[in-house]
Amino acid sequence: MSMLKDPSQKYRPFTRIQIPDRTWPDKIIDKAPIWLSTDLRDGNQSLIEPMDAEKKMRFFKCLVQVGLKEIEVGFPSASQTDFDFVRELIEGGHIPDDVTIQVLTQARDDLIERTFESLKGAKKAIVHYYNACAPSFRKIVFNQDKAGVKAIAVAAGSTIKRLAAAAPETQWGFEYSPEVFSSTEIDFAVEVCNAVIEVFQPTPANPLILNLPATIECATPNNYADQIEWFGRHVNKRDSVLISVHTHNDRGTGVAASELAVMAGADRVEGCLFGNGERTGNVCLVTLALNLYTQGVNPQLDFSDIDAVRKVVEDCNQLPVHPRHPYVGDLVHTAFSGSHQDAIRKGFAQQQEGSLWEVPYLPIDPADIGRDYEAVIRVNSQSGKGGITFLLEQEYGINLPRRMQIEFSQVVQKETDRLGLEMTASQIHKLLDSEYLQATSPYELKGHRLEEENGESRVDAKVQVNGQEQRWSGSGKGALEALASSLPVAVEVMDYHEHAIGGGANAKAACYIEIRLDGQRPLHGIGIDENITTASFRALFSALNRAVKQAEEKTQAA
Ligand SMILES: CC(=O)SCCNC(=O)CCNC(=O)[C@H](O)C(C)(C)COP(=O)(O)OP(=O)(O)OC[C@H]1O[C@@H](n2cnc3c(N)ncnc32)[C@H](O)[C@@H]1OP(=O)(O)O
Ligand SMILES: CC(C)C(=O)C(=O)O
Repeated sequence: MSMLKDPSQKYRPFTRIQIPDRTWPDKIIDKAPIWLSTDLRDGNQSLIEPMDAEKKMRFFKCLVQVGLKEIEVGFPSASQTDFDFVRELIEGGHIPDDVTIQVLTQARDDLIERTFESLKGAKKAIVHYYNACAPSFRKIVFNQDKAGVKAIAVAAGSTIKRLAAAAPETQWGFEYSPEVFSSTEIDFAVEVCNAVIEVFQPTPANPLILNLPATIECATPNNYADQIEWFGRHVNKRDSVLISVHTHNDRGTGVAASELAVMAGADRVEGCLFGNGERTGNVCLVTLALNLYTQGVNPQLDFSDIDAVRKVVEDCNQLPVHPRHPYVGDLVHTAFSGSHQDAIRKGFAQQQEGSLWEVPYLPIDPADIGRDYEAVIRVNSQSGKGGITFLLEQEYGINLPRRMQIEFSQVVQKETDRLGLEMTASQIHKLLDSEYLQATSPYELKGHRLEEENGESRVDAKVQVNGQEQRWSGSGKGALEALASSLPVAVEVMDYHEHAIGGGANAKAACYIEIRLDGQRPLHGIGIDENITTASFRALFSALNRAVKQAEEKTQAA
């Protein structure tokens, strides 16, 4: 068994729609469509273990919380679980006034009757029915010609209309799906839908939903958009019809197909949270909504706590959400690579509160969907100084000066290469600590006395050298110069920075110094202390000890 050299022997290309004056490519989506969640129906029917009543209820409440106003809650004629769930929703008063439940049925009278039984007493409900219209389904599933398949749709529509009329206490809505619309001859799809329109006699105030599913995605999304535009131009009573789209993701373009379909005139979009659904899934409603949001359009759905929504969905579906899933995956706001991290860090530094979002590589501010910035930058062997610096700034308030960032990133790089693993902010901080703050050998500053007179500073330092205490004294224009002059080796101070860490009574000073010893490569030291002079002295000792160690290593290597 292997792939064919000539797949055209087995597979045929999709049929193109002739619509040269198509208008959808120039359209912009500037408002949210009507959303329908089919998590509890299409999503549920595709699970290894369909949801029980408790899971369905938990999921339903989550959908309501997110802001869904139309929710397909099941296929009540299919199973007792679904039937009972619909009853519980209605009898238990779980449906908010602004939410409409929808249920699905095949176009078969016995199933339709059972469906209406399940809906008894509902304030509002949409009855959704379907039959496949595509040529292969006509031939393979129904063994019917076009007229036969159209007759199924009309007959079932008439039964639905009759049963609805017998239950006037419910405000009814109706939806018809020519299943596999995506592969149906477009003029025949319109013909069947027009026949269904004749049955329901919709009005602008009481429109019929015609759902045009890409039951199996079999073409590029532009072709689907062409189908939707063509359909919208040719269907009767367009002002009394809501065109709904229901895309699956077999070719991986379900999101694109839905978006282009909305540009082509669709009023309503059906899908599932995080793309659950038959085979490769239904289109992901979260992605569609947040795609709108990041264009500045209010999606009318609220994912302010996207991880809480994900948890419900994962628990109920018993399926994990992929770490690369748009907007929600664990890794989608994370940069490991150096150039991305550098740009993100600069972006955060320049991003002004209240201004347009412009942080590179982050299409959405993670904070808007309840994510913190902790995971935005993670460090491994692909990372550079930007990421390391970002983590130290964010987590520890440590702002390394630029040349020190370069120096320390090499230390981190060596460690990530050695470990072959990611390093967390805390591991990086520990490395900084051991490399710089614990650089107390051979010279450890134990204490100092500083006097200042007539612009001249004088330092007496108590220093531990190889276990022995020594006194070093020096003077200069400032405290640091005075201490430098007391050292047993000549050092050249190349650069110096300081800043506060934290505020109030707990504030500390962080000092960074760069020195050169006897013409060697310049090296940095850090000191952190409540007292700024002590911090600067510690920084000098940290640099000195590192420089001495470097000189020793050089001598040994020679
Ligand atoms: C694309 C979609 O997702 S469509 C939704 C699919 N979802 C589901 O099917 C989940 C729930 N379904 C079920 O539990 C079952 O299918 C039931 C209970 C509804 C019906 O079960 P059964 O009566 O055993 O029928 P089954 O599902 O095997 O359907 C086959 C029969 O229905 C006919 N049929 C299939 N779909 C439809 C339809 N939409 N309208 C009318 N008849 C249909 C078939 O032609 C076939 O008829 P035949 O027996 O005369 O050849
Ligand atoms: C019932 C219909 C809308 C469906 O689920 C599909 O075609 O995918």
